This record gives sequence, structure tokens and C-alpha cells, in this order.
Amino acid sequence: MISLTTTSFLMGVSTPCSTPSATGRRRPVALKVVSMDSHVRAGERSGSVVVDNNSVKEIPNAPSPVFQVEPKSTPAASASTEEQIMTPWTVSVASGYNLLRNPRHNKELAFTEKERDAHYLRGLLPPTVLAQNVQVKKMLHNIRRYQVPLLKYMAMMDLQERNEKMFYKLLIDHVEELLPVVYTPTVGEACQKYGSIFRHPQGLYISLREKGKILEVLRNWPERNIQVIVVTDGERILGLGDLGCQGMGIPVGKLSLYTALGGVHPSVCLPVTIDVGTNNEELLNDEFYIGLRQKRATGQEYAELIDEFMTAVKQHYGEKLLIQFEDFANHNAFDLLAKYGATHLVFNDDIQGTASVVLAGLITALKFVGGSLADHRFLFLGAGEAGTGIAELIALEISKQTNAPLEETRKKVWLVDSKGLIVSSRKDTLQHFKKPWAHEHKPIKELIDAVKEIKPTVLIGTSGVGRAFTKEVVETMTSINEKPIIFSLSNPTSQSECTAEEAYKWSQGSAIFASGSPFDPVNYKGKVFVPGQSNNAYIFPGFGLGLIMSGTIRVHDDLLLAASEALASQVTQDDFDRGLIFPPFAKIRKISAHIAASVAAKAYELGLATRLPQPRDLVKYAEGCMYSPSYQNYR
Ligand SMILES: O=C([O-])CC(=O)C(=O)O
Ligand SMILES: [Mg+2]
Repeated sequence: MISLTTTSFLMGVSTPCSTPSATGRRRPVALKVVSMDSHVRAGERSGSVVVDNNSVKEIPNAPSPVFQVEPKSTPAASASTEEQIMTPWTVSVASGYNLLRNPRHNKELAFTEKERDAHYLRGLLPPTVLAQNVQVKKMLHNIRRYQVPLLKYMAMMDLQERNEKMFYKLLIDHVEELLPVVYTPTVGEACQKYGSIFRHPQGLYISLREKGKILEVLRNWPERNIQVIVVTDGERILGLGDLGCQGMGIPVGKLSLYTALGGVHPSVCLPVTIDVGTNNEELLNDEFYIGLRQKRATGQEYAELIDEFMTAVKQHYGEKLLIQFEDFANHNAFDLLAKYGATHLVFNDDIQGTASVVLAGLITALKFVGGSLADHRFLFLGAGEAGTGIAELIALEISKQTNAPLEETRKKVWLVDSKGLIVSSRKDTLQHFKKPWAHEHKPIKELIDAVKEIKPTVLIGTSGVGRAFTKEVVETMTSINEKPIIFSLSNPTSQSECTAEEAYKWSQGSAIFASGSPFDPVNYKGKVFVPGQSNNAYIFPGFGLGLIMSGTIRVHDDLLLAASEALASQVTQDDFDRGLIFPPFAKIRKISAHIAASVAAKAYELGLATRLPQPRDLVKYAEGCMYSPSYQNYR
């Protein structure tokens, strides 16, 4: 008997954020019959759940006007044969056995008696019917039984591939507990071991072998209405270096957060890994490695593959497609952002997302320390994407607040790289993104000497070098400042410049501390200190939602500043009273709605937003767009 068929279908209404082709119609695809019995075709039987590849709606009144292309609570029978033949794209109709194996629509034991009858599920499930919250409780219980974080990660990935709504319900309802499982720090270990734990392929792999065929590869992806891509080439995964093709865990994890934290519908998200080889010898010699076994392609070969990708995705998904660059090495990240920033809606999370979250943390930290940003001196260890990105956003914000020229405000920020303090005498040998930070000063080799000399009020680690903030460094910061601001941002936990415990202990409880990876609260001399997690996860989901829902076509620095200010504004007096400089992740969906609204408002102000008319209440609009992980009724 029929289980799943695929056929052509008219998508009908195009909602604000769907991405029709230039002609307003999607490219037809060949009729593909995935599985069919001899007498029933798609749409000809009742009891099928429409799972059209563009989206997603099984019940009326579901909330998102942005991500849903067309409400379809009824079976595909509504499409006439003529429509099926003449019109583009595909609709899948799943029922019975294949409905249980369709992660987007599977409800497992939550299928009701009526649904079991209507969708040919009788006998395929044991008699009990469980509510979603009971399923979530059971899954959480099972996950908690694993002691090893990687096993928890694997259980979560299995769930995502089995029952997407339950995955998101679990993640959203228990975000503080499960964020470190599906994201930093565990995702770092998962990428390192991705080959040996590999079970279900997630995301799209584009390797050098697909050169010249990327458009075809995009057509293999089951969803057509993609609105956000997170792409990596795996060369600098967190602070762990080159993990080649196994970097896929990062786009997958980031996009899970787009959905869980920002409410962007999973069907419009596409994780991509571009595999140009790896220089990681260990992986090249690992029999379980999943990528191309060759050294990284560079130069023209690399540039051509990336360019083909960028051209293909814009052509296939439209110019409002958001492309988030993630974990590229410095030597490509800045150039890619500059090159494609002019032609595509691109955002580099490591340069811009991290900058935006850190600026928010600095704005709120001033509540404890006093003064304005312009009154502070900033010293960075690490002058790569995060370091220079944050430095620039701080300088921009000070310039905005004081009307001082950017060249002047940059002078408040100093950076140390592996060769020491960045100073003007090094200018000729510096990579271009470091040059704006080469101020007049005598050369200094060691961080500790730079701290003594520059006397920063704020010390920020973006070096990827674990434990680089030594006891002496933290103590020196403490001797200079009543309340030193110390952010040790490198990920995962092993690469953090110092731990929360070290920061509080060595500063005798005076530090305002935040880290990129999560640390538990620290009890120091009877007082509990709660470290902030200054991770771009606070920003990119809401930022992306704001861009998508407003149809914004380019990213502008002012949008990043708007996101920072919105995040800072979400820290309540109660949070401050508890010593927090970031709001709890438990409130992240509300926070994301505010970030999205501020970003969209700024985009409208700058004339970058194309979705007109501008919604009157952008926060409400953002909330209304958000994906709900609750099960829907299949009539
Ligand atoms: O993924 C994270 O946790 C933050 C980030 O972008 C990075 O460290 O590259
Ligand atoms: Mg990153």
C-alpha cells in the first residue's frame, strides 16, 4: 500500500518570506515517486498528511505568517491532476509507516486514536497514546541518564532525525540544560568525532567533487523555500582548528538554534559544509573520517568553488536568502565577508555576531562598573575574527555616542596577537584586518606586560588559547581596577582563556566575568557568582529572524548595534540584582523577538527592508512568525 509519494503541486500564495524564482514561480521538478502501491497515488486517498516540501502547516491558525507558504490541513487531494502536472515543485503525502519515519511530522505515541485510523497507523504503534509533554518528560529522563555529554548529544541528534517537534519542544522547554548539549561545548567534541559517531547525514555536503554541479546538488535538498543557510568550510571550528568536513556539526547546531531560540522554521534552514579538504593530518589518517582525503584547496580553486556556491544559492533561493558564514579561518573570513557583503545578504557570526553579543555585555557591565564606554580602555588577547570584530563594534558604538571620528575611538582599543602588542612599527607585516589597531607604542611581547602598560579596564580573550589569562594577568587586572571586566570568550571550554572559578578567585570576587562557553555558578567565600555566557547564540537567531521577517537585503553595522542594544535592554533589574550581565537563556525567545524587532526597525529606517508595509508592532510580528514545537492535529 502507498506510503509516501511525491508529485508536482501548485504552491499558490507566496508569503512575504517565501522565495519564488525571478518569474515568481518555482522551477518545475520531475515527478518523483518515492514509494507507491499499485492503486493509490498522491492526493487520491484520504488520511495522508500533506508534507509539501516548501513547508509545513497541518492546522489552521498556526502562528507563522512568514515561514509558511500555504496552509494545508487537508490531504493533497485538493490539488487537481491538472495542477499537479502543470505546476512546479513537489508535495509529499505521507501516511502509515512512512509517516512514522518522517521526522517533520512524526508524533510517535502521540498520534491520537482518530489519527491512527485516518492515517493508516493502526497496528504500527502500541495501544497507548501519550501527550507530548509526557513524551518530553520521558526523553529528558533518558538523556539525563547519560553521564557523557557526547552520548547526550547523540541522543538529541537521533531525536531530531526521528521526531523534530519533540526535539524542539525539549530544547525550547529545557534550553539552559540542553543548549550545552546540542551546541557549545559538546558540539565541539562531536565535530572532532563526527566520523565515528556519524549516523544520519544532516545538512548538505558540497565538496570539490561537486564543482560545476552545485545547482544540481541544491536541487537534491528536499526543501525548496530556504531562507537561511549557515555555511562553514570547517577550517576553524570553534577554537579547535581545522576539522574539515566534520565541521558540519556547527551549521547543524547553529540552525537548530535559529529554530529553538529564534523561532525560524526548520524547513527554511539549510546547513552546508563546503569540503575543500583538510590539513588536519589526524583526520586524514582516520579511517572513519567522512570528508575528502586531501590537503585543503586554496587560491583560485577555493575561490571558484565558493563563488559557484554563492551564485547558485542566490539563483536558487533568491536574493533575500540569508547566508551566515561560520568558522572559516581568518585568512578567508574577512575577504568573503567583504566580497559578498556587496552582493548578498551575508553575515559572519564570528566577526559580527560575537561582536554584537560582547558589546551588549559591555553595555550592561557598565551598570556595575560605572562610566560610559568611552571612559574605558580595552585590551584583547587575540586579533582574529572575534577580536577585531568586537574591537570595531566597540569603536563604532563609542563614535556614535560621542561623535568622535572612528580613527580616534579605535585608539581606546588595543590588541595583542601571537607576536605581542599590535603597534605601528609592525604595520607592514600585519594582515589587513589588524592594521586599524596598530597604534603608536613601543613593542611589547607578553600579555602581562601589555596589561601593566596599557592598564585596561576591560580584558577580552579571543585567542583560542586555553588558560592564557594566568593568575598574574587576572591579579594585575585586579590591582588596576576595582571591578575588572574579564571576558574569556574562546570556545569550547578547553580553549577558554580562564575559567569562571579562576576569574572570581584570582580577582577576589571583584571581576565582572563572562565566557563564550558555559560555566557553572561559582561559590567564592560564601557568595555565589553567576558567570555570563557571552556567546553569539544570544544574537544570531533573533538577528536572522529580524532580517528574514523584514525582507532585508543587506547587513549593515547599524543593525548589529541595534541587536546589541536590544539584547542589553532585555537585562532586567532583577537580573542586575543577581549580578547578571546577560538575561537568562530561559527567556531567549522573548529576547529574540525584541532583537528581531529592533533589527527590523533599523533596517526599515535605513531603507534596507523590502517587506512592505512595515508591520506596526514588530515585536508582536516577530512573535507571530515563530515556529511552534507543539504537535498539530492531522485531520
Ligand atoms: O559556536 C560558538 O559557541 C561561538 C562561535 O561562533 C565560535 O566560537 O566560533
Ligand atoms: Mg563560530
